[in-house]
Amino acid sequence: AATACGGDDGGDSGGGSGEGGELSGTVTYWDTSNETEAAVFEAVAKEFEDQHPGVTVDYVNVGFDDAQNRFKNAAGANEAPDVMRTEVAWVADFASLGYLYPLDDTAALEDQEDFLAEPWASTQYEGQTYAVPQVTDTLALFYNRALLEEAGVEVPESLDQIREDAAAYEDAGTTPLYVRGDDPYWFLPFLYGEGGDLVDAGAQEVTVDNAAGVAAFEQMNDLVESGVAITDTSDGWENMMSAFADGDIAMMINGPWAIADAQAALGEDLGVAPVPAGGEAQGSPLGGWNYGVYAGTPDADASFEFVKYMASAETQARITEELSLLPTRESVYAEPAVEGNEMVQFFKPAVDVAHERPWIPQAQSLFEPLRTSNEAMLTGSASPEQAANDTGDAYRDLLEDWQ
Ligand SMILES: C[C@H]1O[C@H](O[C@H]2[C@H](O)[C@@H](O)[C@@H](O[C@H]3[C@H](O)[C@@H](O)[C@@H](O[C@H]4[C@H](O)[C@@H](O)[C@@H](O)O[C@@H]4CO)O[C@@H]3CO)O[C@@H]2CO)[C@H](O)[C@H](O)[C@@H]1N[C@H]1C[C@@H](CO)[C@H](O)[C@@H](O)[C@@H]1O
Repeated sequence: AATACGGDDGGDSGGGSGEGGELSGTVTYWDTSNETEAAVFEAVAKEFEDQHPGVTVDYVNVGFDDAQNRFKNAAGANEAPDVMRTEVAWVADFASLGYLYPLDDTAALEDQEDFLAEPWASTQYEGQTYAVPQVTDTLALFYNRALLEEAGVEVPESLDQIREDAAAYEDAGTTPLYVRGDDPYWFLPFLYGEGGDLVDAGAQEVTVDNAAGVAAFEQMNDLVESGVAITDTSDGWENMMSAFADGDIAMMINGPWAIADAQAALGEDLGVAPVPAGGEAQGSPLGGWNYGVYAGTPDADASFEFVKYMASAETQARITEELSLLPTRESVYAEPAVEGNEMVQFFKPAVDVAHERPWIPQAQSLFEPLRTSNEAMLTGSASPEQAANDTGDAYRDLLEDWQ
């Protein structure tokens, strides 16, 4: 939590700008980024102190998995961090609970028309702005050029193409694909590949267990049962990244947050391509992160200026240069260093056509039932159809006011 500044010298009781407009106070920032990203985000965050000597930035790295609940628990006890790295689906959730500061007309929002439409849409709730976009992302196919050449196969554009080439991969002693079974985000390309979706928010209808949804569960299950893909129902991130780095698998589905580690492991052998199409279509989900300010931050001015600095075009360009993460400001894509980044040049068009999502408070709660049904199917305790139906039933319970 932020501590008041001034106090003993009769200065202003809380943070904020003093007489000369200089900032004071402490900005505690909770960041969920992974180890490789954190080194850059921490350095950038701490440099804010160079510009504002009266401000202390307290950078805290918190794991992705329980960050959403940790923030809500802390906010409920009025001990939340001043600034929170907020996943795109958490904004409506946190805002609906009153935990985020409405940022319209504050210093946190600068050149807001420069933000990409979809990331900006994730910061809106009931007509107000509750976060500022940081990075945007989608999933893509990461492949090992050397292993595909050894097998004598092309980069697959469809799941069927991987199946058709299965013998070639096997002859080369390579497992084609890693499929994450422990993170429901990775199910979405299969769902979109069958022309399905979790829900139809416009029609307020649950669709995850319709024919397309069942086909998606069957696609995922068949890839694993046929040996074309390997999976895990826990520790998927570590297992996938090490299998890809060690050349145990030729391909994985992943996002920009994996580029730095994948490039370090494969160098020039790393290639990226759209996620393979399913039986009906091709598609990948939209993800990403924003900066949220805790509604009860005592150092509001310092928090607003910190968010403005972190979300600025200059900071976004630096983060992209160091990590190949995707900016959320249109202007940053015109920076020469960003234009020359081949990963960004691949991912930007992929993000532009990524599947839009319903930015509703319940959106974030649709993933946990999917995680449990994916796990039940992949461990053999549920058929694909049963897994689809169980997910649909869980959604109808969550979205009872939709009936
Ligand atoms: C189950 C969870 O479902 C949803 O999450 C969706 C999410 O909405 C989707 O957008 C997508 O997120 C992408 C993300 O966009 C993409 O950027 C990337 O993030 C990278 C970073 O880039 C990288 O820097 C680094 O940080 O690492 C990050 C992680 O890789 O990949 C993310 C996907 O991993 O997919 C998520 C689903 O996974 C809920 O929101 C909850 O999180 C929920 N978990 C809670 C559920 C509670 C019970 O209700 C349980 O009690 C609690 O303990 C659990 O916490």
